Amino acid sequence: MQSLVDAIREQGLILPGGFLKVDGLVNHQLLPGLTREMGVRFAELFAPLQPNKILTIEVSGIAPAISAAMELGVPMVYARKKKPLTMKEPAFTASSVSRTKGGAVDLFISSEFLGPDDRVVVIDDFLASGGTLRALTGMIGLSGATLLGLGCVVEKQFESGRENLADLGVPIHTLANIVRMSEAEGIVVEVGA
Ligand SMILES: O=P(O)(O)OC[C@H]1O[C@H](OP(=O)(O)OP(=O)(O)O)[C@H](O)[C@@H]1O
Ligand SMILES: O=c1[nH]c(=O)c2nc[nH]c2[nH]1
Repeated sequence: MQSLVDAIREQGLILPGGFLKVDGLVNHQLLPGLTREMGVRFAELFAPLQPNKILTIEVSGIAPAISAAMELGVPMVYARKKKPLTMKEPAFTASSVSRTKGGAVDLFISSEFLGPDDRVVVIDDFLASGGTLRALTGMIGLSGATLLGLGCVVEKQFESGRENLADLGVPIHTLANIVRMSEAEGIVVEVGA
């Protein structure tokens, strides 16, 4: 998605530890036009698989996921990082690591909203190591739903998430790909695949 690549070139900042800051468009402030375009692109990529549900994880996955869900006309469910008292048992759980806040987080999805009839595409903001998507796909497995594909807004190719998730055997699509980044070279970013 060329407009996303342009925005990353304009606003992206390299932080210590291999982190890319795109808070002005993905992780803190959201731009409605750009977010809508993300949804349109994800819908083009995944509509042929005929999903009936989009799954994501709070918090930064929610915006691109709801945008895709609106284009596809299907519900969007997000995994919660704290189990609310309103959540009916049984809930599917998994453990993940928060990359930006550090530490392990437990994830929860109610069996009310994910089950064997669901054909699921997972959408998130970042694909880095792939650990978060792995945890989400584990919960899809527990629910009996079918995983159809994975989509992320930004891929950090140098963290090998795509390779790490290849055994899942589903299409992986990203909208912008960070090939590498360094103080010397800046952010080397291309349209995702
Ligand atoms: O591929 P991975 O190595 O798992 O990294 C990607 C994950 O890291 C971030 O989660 P984080 O909990 O840091 O952020 P958020 O609260 O902004 O969603 C991001 O939102 C992805 O979910
Ligand atoms: O804002 C973010 N920047 C990153 O580089 C990153 N990697 C995983 N998750 C991330 N979130």
